Amino acid sequence: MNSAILIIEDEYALAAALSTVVRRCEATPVVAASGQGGIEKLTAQEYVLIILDVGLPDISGLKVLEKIQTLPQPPPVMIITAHGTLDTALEARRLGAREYFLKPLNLADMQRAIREVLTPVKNLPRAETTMIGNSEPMQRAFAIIAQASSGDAPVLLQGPPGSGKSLAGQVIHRHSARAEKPMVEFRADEWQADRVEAALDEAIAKAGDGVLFLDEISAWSKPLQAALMHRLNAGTVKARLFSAASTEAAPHLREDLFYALAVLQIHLPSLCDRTADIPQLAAAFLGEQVLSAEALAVLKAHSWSGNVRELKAAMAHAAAVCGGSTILPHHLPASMVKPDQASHLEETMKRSLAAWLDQKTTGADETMPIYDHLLETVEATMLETLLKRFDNKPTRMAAALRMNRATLRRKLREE
Ligand SMILES: Nc1ncnc2c1ncn2[C@@H]1O[C@H](COP(=O)(O)OP(=O)(O)OP(=O)(O)O)[C@@H](O)[C@H]1O
Repeated sequence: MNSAILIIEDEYALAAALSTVVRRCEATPVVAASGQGGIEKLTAQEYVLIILDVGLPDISGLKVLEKIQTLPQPPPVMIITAHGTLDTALEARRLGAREYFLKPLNLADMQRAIREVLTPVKNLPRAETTMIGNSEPMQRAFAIIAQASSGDAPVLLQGPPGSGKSLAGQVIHRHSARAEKPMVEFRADEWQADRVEAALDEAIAKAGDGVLFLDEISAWSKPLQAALMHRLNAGTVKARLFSAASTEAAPHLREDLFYALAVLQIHLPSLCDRTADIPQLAAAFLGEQVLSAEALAVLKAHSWSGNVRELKAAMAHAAAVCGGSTILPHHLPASMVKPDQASHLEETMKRSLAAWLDQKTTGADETMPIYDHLLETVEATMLETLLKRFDNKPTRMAAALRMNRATLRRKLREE
């Protein structure tokens, strides 16, 4: 009898397509359209593989995965998901998932993976270093990072400066079979031309059968590329190779070296191409403090040539400058707040105030407000906003704004 493969997937069309792929691999598909249905089918018979969707209508696929792992002999599991995060991918790996596929599925890849399925599953330790990003391009990167973590193929990381290439390398290393072995970084531009080859040999020796991280590979000279290729061909490099390039690597590398290094390619997008990730990244770098809507608007409009590294530095600056709990535009590095942005805010304030005054002062003379009352209302709004900025501490607020403390107290009482 054919081996059975359980497909837990609520989308009918996808379940049908997967069933076809399973049949093509000479296995028998068994379909469950919900998490609960899948759990019920788990003990009905033995499966050689389970294909599991994370986004099920009733319970999370990760919960089903936990349940699968309680079986006496849990079969390998492939996770499919429409919108994973790196944490989902790593959590799925930690729970013993064999592979992680993003929708829309590449059915040819699935078929290859199904055919390769009968090898033992490795559990991974929980991530200590994690990468943030819910945007579409980061989700794609996470899927390959998760794949790279479970394999041993050379990885080429491409992305502009500060986009997270080194961090991605660390994440893969920590979750890979070589996690206990060293990861050694090598930067060719730190060495004089006559020393660089010897330095490469030292790095190769130091990495041993760990990981060798070759930074800025696209800036390598032709002789150095030849030297590495020679060592690869001679089998003297035992380490797994990660390489990083902040420009497209292909035009700069000799072809044989490119194919040797770029078995898996991960593209880390520039921060400008994923401004949706800025709030989450900023929050992670800030800790206690929060960003005001105005500061976030400035961050979203910035050009970010230094990418996540620049954002991290900007948040460190803002946290150091800001005395209160909310980051405002003027807490950001001066180079970031363009004069036109500051004047734009002023314009917005003037426009809102004018609209409010228009509304208050239209009508008959007898309904006209008293000037002092208008001023009091404006001042009350100002005081309320400012006080929040200073954590509701009038003494701090008075000192910072060089205001008479007694006057401030009186005004607050009158509010
Ligand atoms: N997705 C992310 N989530 C959280 N932190 C990140 C992320 N990407 C990058 N960082 C942080 O931003 C900084 C720069 O990242 P990293 O050094 O990995 O970039 P890089 O692409 O290797 O830079 P370079 O090309 O200059 O070597 C690091 O402090 C890193 O921890």
